[in-house]
Amino acid sequence: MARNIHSDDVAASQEPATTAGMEQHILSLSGLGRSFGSTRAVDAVSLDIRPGQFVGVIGRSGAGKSTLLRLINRLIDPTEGKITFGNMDVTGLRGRDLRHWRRDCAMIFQQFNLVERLDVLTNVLVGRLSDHGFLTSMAMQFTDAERAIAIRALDRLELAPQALQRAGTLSGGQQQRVAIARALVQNPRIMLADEPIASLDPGNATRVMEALRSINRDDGITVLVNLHTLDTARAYCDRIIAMRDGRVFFDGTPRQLTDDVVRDIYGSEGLTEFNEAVTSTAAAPARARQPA
Ligand SMILES: Nc1ncnc2c1ncn2[C@@H]1O[C@H](COP(=O)(O)OP(=O)(O)OP(=O)(O)O)[C@@H](O)[C@H]1O
Repeated sequence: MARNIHSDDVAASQEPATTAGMEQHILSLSGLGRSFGSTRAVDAVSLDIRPGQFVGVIGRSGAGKSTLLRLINRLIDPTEGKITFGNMDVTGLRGRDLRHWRRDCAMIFQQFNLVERLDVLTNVLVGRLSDHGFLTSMAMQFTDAERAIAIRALDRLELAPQALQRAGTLSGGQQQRVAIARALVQNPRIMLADEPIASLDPGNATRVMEALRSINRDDGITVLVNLHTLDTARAYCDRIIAMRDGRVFFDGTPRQLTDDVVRDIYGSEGLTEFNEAVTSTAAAPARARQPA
């Protein structure tokens, strides 16, 4: 039986964040689906994501989490259904409008996707390229103002001292924070993170999750993050969406995600297999790490 709660208290706890000068819109998915051959990776997903929410997407491997994020970013096209952002039909965007959507809807990946031979600062500046014409993009020419923005983003992620270091020489956690800085300089409205901590140790996982939380709370940017680990989702997310076989199986608050629901999402092994205590990517909020 599906536990599609989507309760009023999720919505009530999520008043729209106000970001100066930025219009806030609801991201709506309506009957969204994507098939790969006979596989229904995402199946009839309908969701409203209010501005400023911090949403965790959980579910077994193959449940459709990555496909859902890629559909939202339009890295892949839906087989059916619609995505809207306010009045804008995202599914219909093409060319320049689509590039702008991808800028507004930044994506970070498990494997960071940095250019390892380039320095950290240049990697961050790549996030500005969608604002450039073809020639300045090819030449990687950036203004002093853009460099200042990139340095500020790195400073915020405690990486300014590494600005001129080759990206490939950084640790995994540092590289993921560079990827977040790169996403930040795009001035996104929504940040999509596809298992951003899956290959990090607990300390780095925590720093990455704290960075996402700061971006969400301080900048009012909506965050949708795919997570393999339940405790991380419980610790950081206001709303948790669980997918099963491409469908939304649960949609509610961390408090509503009871052991019974977890068992239904993951199967009988769920409580142990996906318990943070036995995973390598435990991320604990800073307050939980303070000495008593
Ligand atoms: N490009 C593709 N071609 C064929 N099948 C695909 C493709 N992308 C995803 N799938 C299939 O769609 C289903 C959902 O995959 P998806 O990667 O979205 O799941 P997931 O929940 O993100 O899994 P994981 O947690 O392992 O990353 C899976 O059965 C997968 O094999």
